[in-house]
Amino acid sequence: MEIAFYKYQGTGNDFVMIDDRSEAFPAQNLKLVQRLCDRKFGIGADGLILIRNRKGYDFEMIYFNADGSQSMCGNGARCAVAFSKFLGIIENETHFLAIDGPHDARVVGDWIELGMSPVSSLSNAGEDFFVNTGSPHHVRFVEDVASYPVVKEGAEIRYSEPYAPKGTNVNFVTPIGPDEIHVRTYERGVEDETLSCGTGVTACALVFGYQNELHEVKIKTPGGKLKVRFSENADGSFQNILLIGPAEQVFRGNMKVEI
Ligand SMILES: N[C@H](CCC[C@H](N)C(=O)O)C(=O)O
Repeated sequence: MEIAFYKYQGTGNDFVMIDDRSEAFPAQNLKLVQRLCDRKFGIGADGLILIRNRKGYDFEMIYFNADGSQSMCGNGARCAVAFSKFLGIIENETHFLAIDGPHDARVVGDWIELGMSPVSSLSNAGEDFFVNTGSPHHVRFVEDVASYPVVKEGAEIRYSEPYAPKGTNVNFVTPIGPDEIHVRTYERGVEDETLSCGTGVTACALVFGYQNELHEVKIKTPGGKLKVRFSENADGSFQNILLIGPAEQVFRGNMKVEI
């Protein structure tokens, strides 16, 4: 079968993207997903995203981590919105479906403003924090995230008993200004540090914002800069959460794949 493959990156989190409105892609073939995401034997990416039709929505995004597991992906959703505009499915506003439910988003120049699912609460996790922003995130504040052993410590937490068997993503944070944080992330399903993690920086921004009575946080990641805006309710929940950042098409090409 010949497929038109696209690659997008959102602050360095990169994705193989397929217009699968024909539903021809064998989504149950996780070996194929893994192969396509393999950085040596395939196209190479942190994840793979299918765009499909869905009644009542402009489109549905189906996200796979590089290991074939599924979850909500914030950077991937921003790229899915940019890809859907490129395909002519949407103009500059959209209402689409992802694994964690419906999302609204807006294209503003090269940036995408993505509405994230509401967050019911922040939890303590020992000395650290845990937040589910559509994907599970452990959040640890550290002295100097730039020199922190992210992969070693991240893997340890990801595979630790409290998170078994599904695991969690792990984010390390150092404040670098009154309303700015530096974040590095170990991502479940990639099993490595990624250059940024959208649901992860959202989790970190909510914790930092809560601690400092902020409603907008700037985030620096190894892959680029993002912004998170949100409102907090009296019961400690969060809503109107926006993940704001760029998304870019970096490659397209056709390839025959055995299915
Ligand atoms: N690895 C995550 C999903 C992708 C999250 C990340 N790429 C993002 O931008 O949110 C998980 O298994 O929960």
